[in-house]
Amino acid sequence: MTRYAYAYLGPEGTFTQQALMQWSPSAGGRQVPCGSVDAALELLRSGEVDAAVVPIENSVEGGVSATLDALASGDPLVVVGEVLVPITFVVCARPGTRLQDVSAIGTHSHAWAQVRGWADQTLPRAVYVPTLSTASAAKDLAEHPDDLGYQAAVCAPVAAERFGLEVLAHDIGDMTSAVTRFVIVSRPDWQPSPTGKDKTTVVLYQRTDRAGGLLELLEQFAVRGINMTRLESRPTKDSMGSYCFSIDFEGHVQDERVGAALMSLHRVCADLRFLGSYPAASGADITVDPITTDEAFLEARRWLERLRALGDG
Ligand SMILES: O=C(O)C(=O)Cc1ccccc1
Repeated sequence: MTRYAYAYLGPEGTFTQQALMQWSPSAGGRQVPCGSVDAALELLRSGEVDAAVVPIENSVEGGVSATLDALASGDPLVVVGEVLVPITFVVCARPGTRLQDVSAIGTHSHAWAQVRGWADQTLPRAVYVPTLSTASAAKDLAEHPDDLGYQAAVCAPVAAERFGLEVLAHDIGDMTSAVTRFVIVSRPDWQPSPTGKDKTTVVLYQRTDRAGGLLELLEQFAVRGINMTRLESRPTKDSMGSYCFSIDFEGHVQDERVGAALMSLHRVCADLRFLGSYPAASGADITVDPITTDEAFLEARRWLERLRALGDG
């Protein structure tokens, strides 16, 4: 059996590793921990791994810019799957540390955004120290505490256990139902087949010479009954005020209505980057308006072909 190699935002004990284990349980793949999202995607682009797992969006803090930007530029990559992971945070420290001794806390910026309320209430004077991931905050605390500017880490319970740290408080997230969405990314040499419950991700660059440009982009989805599930603007980094739109919507590139929308967007946009069609993690049914089903599109095409054939006769 081929053993896939997966790069992920490490080290061991990150939420991203939990997502990878949810995607590929048991020993189905070799896991390659990376220090950053960029490093994981670089290993994928260079062919050293077959896929990468990275966080893309969470229910409290929104999109993960590092991932959105890394996918929008560089050699093309595609999303082939997604996983939703419920997030529970602990605050932990080296054995013997008391909560009242903590004057600085290390963690990933998305984790900090989700425990800020708890920190303001419990340790209002504690300073935040950003780290590359939640588990790297825990690992560094366990391995070389004197070089760090913090005495406690916010991470997953498994990371505290993995690095022998003592949990000072459990379940410190401000929102109990927090969920993070992770994507499985591949080189664009294959594509998952349509399941009828799929999502597609694109990055759109609007033409700057047209008034109502954003409306024109959104219309392409609306008139074909395509439901958008995420829309974010990101700076293109070219110049001040220049933005692109990172969009997820329901449907697969093989669906007629999605194909028609993508063809129109290709005409209307200055540029369009296709980032993959993949099964939606929710597995929820997608409602398709009877006038935008595959059959409705194919019937319309047959009708047009009959009209054109009259002209040939
Ligand atoms: O740092 C981690 O553990 C990650 O996987 C990134 C992250 C951080 C906070 C919430 C969800 C994912």
